[in-house]
Amino acid sequence: MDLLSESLKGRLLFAIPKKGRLYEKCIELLSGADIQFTRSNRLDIALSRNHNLALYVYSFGYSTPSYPRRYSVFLPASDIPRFVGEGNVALGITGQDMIAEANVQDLVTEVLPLGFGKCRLQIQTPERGPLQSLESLGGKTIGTSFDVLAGKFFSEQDAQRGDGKQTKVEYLDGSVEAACTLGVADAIVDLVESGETMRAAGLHAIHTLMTSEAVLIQSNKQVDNDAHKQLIKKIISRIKGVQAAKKYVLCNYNIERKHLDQAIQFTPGRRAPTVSPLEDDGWVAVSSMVERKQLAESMDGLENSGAHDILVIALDNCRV
Ligand SMILES: Nc1ncnc2c1ncn2[C@@H]1O[C@H](COP(=O)(O)OP(=O)(O)OP(=O)(O)O)[C@@H](O)[C@H]1O
Ligand SMILES: O=P(O)(O)OC[C@H]1O[C@H](OP(=O)(O)OP(=O)(O)O)[C@H](O)[C@@H]1O
Repeated sequence: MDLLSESLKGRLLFAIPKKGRLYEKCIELLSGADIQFTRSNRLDIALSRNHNLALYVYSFGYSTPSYPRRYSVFLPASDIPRFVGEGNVALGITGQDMIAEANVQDLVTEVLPLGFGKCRLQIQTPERGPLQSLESLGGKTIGTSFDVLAGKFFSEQDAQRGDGKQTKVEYLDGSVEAACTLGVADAIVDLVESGETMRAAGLHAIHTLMTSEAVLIQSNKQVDNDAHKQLIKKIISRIKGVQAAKKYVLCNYNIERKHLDQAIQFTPGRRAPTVSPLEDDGWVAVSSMVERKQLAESMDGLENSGAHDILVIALDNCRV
């Protein structure tokens, strides 16, 4: 048995992208969940120091023939959903776009949306010109890295139009946004977040195929190993904790008891606020979790209700 197989033996496998848009956030998430790991220079496999876990850190490129496929590490990022789907890897972090492109929606469960990597997969055409509608793309050439999704979409469009024109979907590995200018394609299907890349290439979106964000996925394949089952539960729960800590803050304030009912409308908490008496008669201290995105509204409401000493505390981690 080679060294790699030996060190992976019995470990649960968790796949994350090696680089690109999702990488930094994934590392942050793992650190928040206290999944410590050591990454070897030679291999994109990291063995966890504190869990019976190995991280597969995937990137673009193809497997080198010297490693058996099961352990190959340089794989397309889209292999994360496929490997999780097939059960070779128990958990993974990837984009919903990648799951749809790999067509493994039935083989994986999206355990948790992660709130980053938010983007839209859009059909883009030159801002000026005749191609301003889906109809007008019939029989044209579409450049994309999402040839499965685009292929499916345009063959449905072709069938719906029924004019006999076949739209051609051309796979492009990168620089998709340059395809129209270079004359390689009439339109493209690519990801858009701010729209800066699209606008810089003189393109605009005429249709959205899907919206996407990064998600934690779990294989639907049955796990027989009890220790692995426990570890999967633990990892999911820890990642949920890190996510919840980002979503909420703890809001503390003092208020006269007579104004309490009004104030807690703005800080109802997840279950209920904690209300404790103060030494000062007639006053109470309130502590409540508040969604970060509603914080400003809640604080305005508290101030107007007569709350004093409003303190907002960020959470490092939590289990809710
Ligand atoms: N502009 C963007 N904004 C937000 N999320 C994005 C954006 N582009 C891509 N993503 C998300 O991140 C995932 C990975 O995209 P990225 O472009 O980093 O992949 P990659 O092509 O594997 O990496 P690289 O470009 O470094 O080779 C996408 O599948 C998508 O879910
Ligand atoms: O709408 P925007 O905010 O401009 O983002 C869109 C760009 O982001 C993605 O590419 P990325 O920058 O990740 O690099 P890549 O093309 O090498 O994958 C996508 O392919 C677009 O090119």
